[in-house]
Amino acid sequence: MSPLISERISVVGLTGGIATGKSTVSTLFKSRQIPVIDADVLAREVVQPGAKGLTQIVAYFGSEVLFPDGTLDRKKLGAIIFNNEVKRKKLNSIIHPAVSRAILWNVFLCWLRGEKLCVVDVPLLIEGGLWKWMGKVVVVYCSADIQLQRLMTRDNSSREDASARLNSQLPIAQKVEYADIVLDNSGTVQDLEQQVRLCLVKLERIAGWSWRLSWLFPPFALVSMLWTLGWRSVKRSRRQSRGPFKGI
Ligand SMILES: CC(C)(COP(=O)(O)OP(=O)(O)OC[C@H]1O[C@@H](n2cnc3c(N)ncnc32)[C@H](O)[C@@H]1O)[C@@H](O)C(=O)NCCC(=O)NCCS
Ligand SMILES: Nc1ncnc2c1ncn2[C@@H]1O[C@H](COP(=O)(O)OP(=O)(O)OP(=O)(O)O)[C@@H](O)[C@H]1O
Repeated sequence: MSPLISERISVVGLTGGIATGKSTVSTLFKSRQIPVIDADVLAREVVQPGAKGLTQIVAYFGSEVLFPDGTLDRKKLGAIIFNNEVKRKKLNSIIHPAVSRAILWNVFLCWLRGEKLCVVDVPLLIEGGLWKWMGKVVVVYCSADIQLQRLMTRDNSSREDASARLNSQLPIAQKVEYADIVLDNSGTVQDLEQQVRLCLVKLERIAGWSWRLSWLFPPFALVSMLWTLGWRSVKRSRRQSRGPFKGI
């Protein structure tokens, strides 16, 4: 993502572990008229019939991952990649570049519309390195036990299947290390809503002044971008020297 764009519009990366509540938070943001770009939706678009992504998937995984009508059998492909790291990496290498391009395009459209703030909901924001290009990173957290329980309930899946999905991502406790803001979704949806409200006040305050300055004085965008990237690399090296995360 272009840092210049991300400094002229405040781009907020929203992430978390699988089933920690990103979509629930996205819905709350949208209900407050904040534009949300959803990487899961974009990842579905790049594997529609006729898309290059689907052709590449069939070339590697074979036509057995297709339904007879030529659409992707997501359940079948999921069963393969969540139990095989090499194949998961291959699928990621097919889909992620196309998704990153689509995210950039959608951020650009938000910028053209003059939005002050846009939220990019990416489950693998930390794993894929996109977090470095975000103005702020918001991580939706809940304990690994609650996460597993909610995942099994939502997808009606076995403990084994749910654990396989969960284990194919960085543990949520480690993702929290990258957060500027943590939303703790261990309680009720009402508790979460209250946190989202406060989070938005904070984000809009930050976006307010940097947005005006960037438009009035373009070099500010460049200085601000360099500052963000520099500060992130300092934060990252501090995290690495601190060792594993112990709790929020
Ligand atoms: C394997 C696929 C077909 C399974 O589809 P399915 O409909 O069952 O799941 P869905 O796409 O709704 O994803 C649900 C959640 O699984 C997790 N997840 C999906 N892909 C991955 C992955 N490659 N690695 C780790 N976790 C993943 C995310 O938390 C996501 O929110 C699909 O997830 C996929 O195409 N994944 C690769 C693309 C990807 O990485 N998407 C995540 C955002 S870019
Ligand atoms: N505070 C809460 N209390 C109880 N259930 C919740 C809470 N927050 C979310 N859920 C439920 O947990 C499940 C996972 O939430 P959600 O779909 O928002 O997670 P997600 O992080 O977007 O998942 P994914 O990574 O698969 O996209 C859903 O069934 C949702 O309704």
